[in-house]
Amino acid sequence: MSSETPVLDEVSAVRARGLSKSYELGELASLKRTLRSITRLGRAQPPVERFHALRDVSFDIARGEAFTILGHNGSGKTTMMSILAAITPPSDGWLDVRGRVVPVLSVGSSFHPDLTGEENAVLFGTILGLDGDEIAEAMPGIAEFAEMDADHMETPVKRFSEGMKARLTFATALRFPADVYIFDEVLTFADDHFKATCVDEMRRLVREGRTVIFVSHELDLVRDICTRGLWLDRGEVRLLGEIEEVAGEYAAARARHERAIAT
Ligand SMILES: Nc1ncnc2c1ncn2[C@@H]1O[C@H](COP(=O)(O)OP(=O)(O)OP(=O)(O)O)[C@@H](O)[C@H]1O
Repeated sequence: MSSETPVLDEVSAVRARGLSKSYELGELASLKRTLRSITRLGRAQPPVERFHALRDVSFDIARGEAFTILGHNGSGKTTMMSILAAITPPSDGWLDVRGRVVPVLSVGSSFHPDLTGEENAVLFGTILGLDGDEIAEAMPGIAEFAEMDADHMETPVKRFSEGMKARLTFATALRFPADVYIFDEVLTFADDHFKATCVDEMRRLVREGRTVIFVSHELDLVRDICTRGLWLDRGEVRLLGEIEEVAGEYAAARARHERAIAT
């Protein structure tokens, strides 16, 4: 981590400075090295190759702002979202996120299949750090948003359809109170009606002064929701600013890239 520690000011929800993330390349590279070191004691080991998924990324997100991260496949968006959600640590840099963070990085994968819908919702709320009263208060709204009656909420999640899992994922994320909400590519397979409902909910969060970080390859949706954004290109900041400029430049680059592939 860098020694620089900027202070989170009154209006910032997120401050990121010089964030970098590198991965060791090759499956089980460290295990292989260990085994080699056992049989080739004293011999020089080949240097470890590292892949830099993010390099020196800095940005601020204000409280109550809807912010996006754009970029081609493999540009580092999910890595950035995982760092913001404290799921993975940065290799270098400094990050401060104000308040409670609700990460929605995939649909249904955080549910325990043998627990019921309600038990999973309680588990999620507990992991977020909510107390029993806050969880109980949110529960009717969760069932309502998920469009599930009591019987469904008492059914193990392994019997849920993909649509039910998606509805419960968003219901738990959107109905528990938090300061920062992170959505990574989670509306891709939603139907138009559900997508519109989720977009309305994200707008409500922003109106309430909460911060929304929304990642999607659907640029119209991104433009609809977000006011500022960051374009990542091979792990580095290409552009940071107002959504129209960032999305416009990114769309033009994407079109050029697609034309180049086609010819
Ligand atoms: N655990 C890991 N080990 C090694 N490399 C990784 C690991 N996780 C991600 N990467 C690499 O880091 C780069 C950035 O990946 P990331 O998933 O953050 O990109 P992305 O912009 O979210 O891509 P997409 O739009 O396809 O979801 C990719 O090249 C990926 O292969």
